[in-house]
Amino acid sequence: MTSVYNIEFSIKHSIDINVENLSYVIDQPNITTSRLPCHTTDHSATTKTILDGVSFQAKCGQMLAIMGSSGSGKTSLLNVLACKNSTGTVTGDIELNGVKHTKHMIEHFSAYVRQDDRLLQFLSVKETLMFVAQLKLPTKLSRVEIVRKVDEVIAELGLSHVTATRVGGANIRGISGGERRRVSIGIQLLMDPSILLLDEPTSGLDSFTAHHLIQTLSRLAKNQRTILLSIHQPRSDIFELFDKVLVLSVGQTVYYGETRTMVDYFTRLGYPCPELTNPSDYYMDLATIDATTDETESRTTEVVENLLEAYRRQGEEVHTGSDTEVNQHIKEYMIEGATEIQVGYPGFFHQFTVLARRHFKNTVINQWALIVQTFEAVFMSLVLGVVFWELTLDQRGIRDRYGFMFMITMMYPFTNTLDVIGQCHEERKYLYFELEDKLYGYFAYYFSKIIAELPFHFLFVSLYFTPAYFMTGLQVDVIIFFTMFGIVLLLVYVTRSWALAMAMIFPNYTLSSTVSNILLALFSVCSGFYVNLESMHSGTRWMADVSPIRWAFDSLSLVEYGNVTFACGQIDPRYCIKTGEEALKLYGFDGDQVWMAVVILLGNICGYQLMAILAFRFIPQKPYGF
Ligand SMILES: Nc1ncnc2c1ncn2[C@@H]1O[C@H](COP(=O)(O)OP(=O)(O)OP(=O)(O)O)[C@@H](O)[C@H]1O
Repeated sequence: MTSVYNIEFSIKHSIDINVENLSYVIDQPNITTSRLPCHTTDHSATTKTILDGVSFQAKCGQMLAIMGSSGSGKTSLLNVLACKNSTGTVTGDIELNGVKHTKHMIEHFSAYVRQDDRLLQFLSVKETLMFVAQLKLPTKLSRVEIVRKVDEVIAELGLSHVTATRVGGANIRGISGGERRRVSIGIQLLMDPSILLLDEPTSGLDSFTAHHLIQTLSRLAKNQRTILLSIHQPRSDIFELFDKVLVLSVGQTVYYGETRTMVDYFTRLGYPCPELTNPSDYYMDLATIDATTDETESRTTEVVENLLEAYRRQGEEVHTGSDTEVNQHIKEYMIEGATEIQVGYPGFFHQFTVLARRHFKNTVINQWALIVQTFEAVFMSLVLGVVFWELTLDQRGIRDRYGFMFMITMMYPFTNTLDVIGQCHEERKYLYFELEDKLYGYFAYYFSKIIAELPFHFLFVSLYFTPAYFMTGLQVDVIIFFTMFGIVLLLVYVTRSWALAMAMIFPNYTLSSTVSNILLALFSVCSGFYVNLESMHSGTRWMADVSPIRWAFDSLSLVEYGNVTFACGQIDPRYCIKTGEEALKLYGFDGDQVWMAVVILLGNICGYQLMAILAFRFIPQKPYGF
């Protein structure tokens, strides 16, 4: 097998992590009483201790497994080490090569693989890794070198047989769960980190795949990496691959030391592992409080308290003090290395082009979504075309034309805002994490999305507007056609922009779409279709003046009615509307100009886009429920 180590694009440094007496406490109102020895039940302080006095060392070249039952604090420990804890107070020391760790330092030297995979479903394995490589690796590398690096990571992680297969996910079938885990690890490996933190990398994997994955990680550790991973209850062949083990129970250390000495340690405490039993299963059960009944809870609590007490007494020999040789040179490197300016790494324009390509590709590959959106645009156009078929230039035709102008400003924008909001909330599933991993900058992402979506916006508005225009018998004229098309294009872009703003301001689809629909309802009520603009009082008139629906409806009417005449038919000529000018008076549009509408629609676009950018930059785009 080729090795990922063949090509090293960045200089990797040996880093030892030393953790001393680490505690992590969060504020928590309404704590219920419990007999558990940790997760304190202090009502007055309303705090919960998640980690309590944890100390250990993770050395370069080794793999340290953090073990423990569910809720023992494994993820919290990794989050604190990676500075990803958003709440709570951390006390104690975390040092990298003897230097107190900072967020900047850990971001520079480490990579974090989360428990759940956050990948773009429609890209293939190779495409996924290629895009990350292009976003993260130095720009001086040629495409051939980048491809070689990606191929090596693929080979190293045993993904060669699925390079061209879609990643897939909840909605579409793709590679298996284990392969997805390996793609997530591959993404972090591309950055060639000195420290690799993995939260439950084997969760959801069958034992063969889990074993293969841990073997790979063990090999990676040997190549000058420090690997820390959390794991529940590993199979014995997996357990043996770890160099060191840290066993947690309710946030405290039950055991820390060499993997091979763990069984002896517990045996000395009076808990020998029964024959034919997997030690990790047995000792994880021992370190777990079983709260099923009062009896099991008090019995298991007693065992856990014994283990904690024994570790406090005996563990000191094992863990205290750092044996990392800290010289001045290492210290200086740790501080300067982490603060050095990243020369030669992708900047805004490079990220922008890579992301725009990724966004475009992801949209094009998602053929079902394209088919549905095409159908949506064409269907609505045909509905309008059939309902308003061949409008006549008589008195009835005046009203019917207004009906058409109004409906064309309403139908597509309504469903399109929901599509935009749905897509933004879907993108949050990976966007938040990619931004957290500093894969790219906020503005590179935002503007690449805007640009990559423009061709589709143009396409769908064309499909929506063109058939209806010709079916309804409006004046067939090149200038009129393109002016009307331009107005609808602008209007739909205004509604896309406000939908984007709503999706970025509000935390979930329901809230975003509700507020967006309320806005659409308000703007349509004040559009001049239901009530003449002149009849509106000053309290509501301002809404008509900013309503994009009103200005689109208004300007479409101005273009269509500009120079037409209407037959009176059976109607008394004294009461008949003969010219377009008179028809425009009916709705209070006389005196308005098309250019005013264009300026106001452009102003709306700028306003909503600004709102969306600010929301995107300052409101964390967390996926709902995270
Ligand atoms: N921000 C938080 N607010 C409230 N409780 C929290 C928070 N973070 C962690 N906890 C609690 O701390 C304890 C440890 O959680 P953690 O996720 O670290 O456990 P874990 O060992 O990784 O569990 P699992 O194996 O199930 O993922 C749990 O009881 C959890 O509910």
